[in-house]
Amino acid sequence: MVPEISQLPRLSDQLEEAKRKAAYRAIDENIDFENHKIIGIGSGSTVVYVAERLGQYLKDEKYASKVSQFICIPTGFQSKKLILDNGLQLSNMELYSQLDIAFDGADEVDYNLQLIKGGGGCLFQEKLVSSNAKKFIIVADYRKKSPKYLGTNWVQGVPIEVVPSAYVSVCKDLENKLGAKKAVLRECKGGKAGPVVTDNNNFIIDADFGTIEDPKQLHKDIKLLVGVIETGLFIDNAAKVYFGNEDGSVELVSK
Ligand SMILES: O=C[C@H](O)[C@H](O)[C@H](O)COP(=O)(O)O
Repeated sequence: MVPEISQLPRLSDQLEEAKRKAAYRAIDENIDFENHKIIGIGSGSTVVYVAERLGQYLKDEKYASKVSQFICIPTGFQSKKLILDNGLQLSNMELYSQLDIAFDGADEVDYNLQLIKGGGGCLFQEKLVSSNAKKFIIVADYRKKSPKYLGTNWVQGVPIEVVPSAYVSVCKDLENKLGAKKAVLRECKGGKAGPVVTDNNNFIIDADFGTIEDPKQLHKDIKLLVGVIETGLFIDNAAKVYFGNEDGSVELVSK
């Protein structure tokens, strides 16, 4: 039997509890076992619980025949592993480019459900998957909810995936042409010396624009710079956000 969320023993870590509650509820309320077939699974620490919940449905004889037919599309290496570790069927965007639904985390969500993503180094594949999903659902903890504008809670800057040889020129363009306060190449913190390399063998720049009142325009401007693959501004594609709160409740915000 799939455990009821209300019956689960609380996790000792409040943040993990918030992430788990948000992710489990998002799956319970949005998966259509009759009609969904192609499911996008994003990256990060909250999505771990999305895959875990799907794995619980897979083990339940009432849902097993349906869930074993689900085809899961990952957004990177971590997400591939989550799919496999939970016994789900793995495929890719080349074989299935139209998804019924996709679930992912976020670094910040504004009042209008625009997002910053890419804090964990995944963004191009996440955007590819989410842009091709009929429905895109975000799972996040309470720290991710912006009071209004992006750049308020997430102050590391907008993650931008770039072709490695272009990182110097893109950093300059971000500062000189687009007015970023600072644009820096993301470096590995331990484990390896040098820059973070994405699953697509690109680099990540973090560009600090302060608070962002018009993320749509900023996204467009950044995309036009030569060498930019994709920005971590996810515009107009999240349909719903599930925020796990500190008190154990879950807040749903939808468009
Ligand atoms: O690059 C990472 C992704 O965009 C993640 O979805 C995002 O950073 C949120 O991750 P987490 O759920 O760990 O906060």
